[in-house]
Amino acid sequence: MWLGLLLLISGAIFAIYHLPALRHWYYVGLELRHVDGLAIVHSLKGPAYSVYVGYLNLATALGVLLLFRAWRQADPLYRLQALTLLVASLLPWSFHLLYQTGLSPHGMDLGPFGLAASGVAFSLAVLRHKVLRLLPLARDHVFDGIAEGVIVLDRHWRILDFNRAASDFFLVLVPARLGAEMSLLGHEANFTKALDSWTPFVLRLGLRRVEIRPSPLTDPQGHILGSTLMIQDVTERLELLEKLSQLASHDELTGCANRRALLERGEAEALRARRHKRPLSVLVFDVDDFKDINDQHGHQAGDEALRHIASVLRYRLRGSDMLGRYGGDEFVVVMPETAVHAAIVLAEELIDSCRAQCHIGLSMGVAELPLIGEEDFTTLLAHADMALYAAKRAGKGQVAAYPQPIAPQSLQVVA
Ligand SMILES: Nc1nc2c(ncn2[C@@H]2O[C@H](COP(=O)(O)OP(=O)(O)OP(=O)(O)O)[C@@H](O)[C@H]2O)c(=O)[nH]1
Repeated sequence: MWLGLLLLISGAIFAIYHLPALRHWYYVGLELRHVDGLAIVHSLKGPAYSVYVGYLNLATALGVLLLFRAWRQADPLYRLQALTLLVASLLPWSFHLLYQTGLSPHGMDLGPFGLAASGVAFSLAVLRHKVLRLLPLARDHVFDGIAEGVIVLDRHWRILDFNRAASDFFLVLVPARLGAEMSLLGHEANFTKALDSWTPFVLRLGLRRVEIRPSPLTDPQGHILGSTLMIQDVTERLELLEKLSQLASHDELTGCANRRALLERGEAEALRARRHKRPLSVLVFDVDDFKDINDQHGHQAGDEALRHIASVLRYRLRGSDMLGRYGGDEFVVVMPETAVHAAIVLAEELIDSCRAQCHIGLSMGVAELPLIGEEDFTTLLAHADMALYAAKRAGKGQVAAYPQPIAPQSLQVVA
């Protein structure tokens, strides 16, 4: 609003000065005065001129005040530069004030002399103290040299500044866009949420993933004046973390879950099944005569057979089931929401698929978590293992189930 008012006043004075019909509001007339043998032309001023003088003095005083503050607060390195700028701005103003107050010799307008003196002071600042060169150079060097992207936003989330790295991340960031709304960057919901809570977030930009860390810019009283967004490419770091977590939870040979991940998921599913009184079955299987495959075709062929079996069986399972390698040629399938009879049907299908596609026999044992008693996942696994050995003993290539305990309420009292 203030800026609008300032522009309005200067626009009105400009129009009055340049429109012949209104010029008399500015200059009423001219007068030739003879002072000390000199003939001096005096202009007689109108009301618009008084407004102009008031406006000029006010604006210059404000400017000088700001420069004075900058000089007081300047780093010792820049003190002299700031002082030179202050003097350079004061010179034309003081010459003009002498003229306004009638103290100039012979009532002459000293404005041109003031401007000339100010020009000398500015030249001194530029040439000797390198005012205009050092600061932008330092800014370019430090700001653009940062490998992280930096975007500076004002209180209304408009883009005030950004460095070169930031424009590498966001190609829309070009100097012509300074002052644009933050929505220019896209992903508005993410940015808004992060700036509301000052929490970092990760964005996908093409093939790259970048972390954006917002932080507030505050004045000494703690009022928020704006914010900065630090942008860092975290693609490699995240890929490494994903690889590590994949290695930590997956079996390297077959790509299915490893023993640790299997036990973790099994324990969680057992707790869930008990809490919600839902069925949970587990299936343990072992490759029949696997030792012979190794012995006859070599260890690598044995590895290949394990990989093939895992991929064939994984394809047959539901998304909610988890296939894991328990060790050697022994695998486990955790089957949430599955009662033992359904698990037996699935086990038979798996044996048939493996025989058809891999020409390899499997023996399987299944057990269901009883809803009574205190059994945990490890016990359930031990039961399925016992059933597996029963299947092996019964001739391999088949399924055996661990017998379900009978619930007390279903026991019939025989008289
Ligand atoms: N190629 C390969 N072989 C393995 C691996 N881990 C364990 N083995 C071998 O798998 C075989 C397991 O044999 P067992 O399960 O004890 O016996 P089996 O020949 O399968 O006989 P049954 O289980 O009674 O049908 C052993 O010879 C192990 O050396 C592995 O990662 N790769």
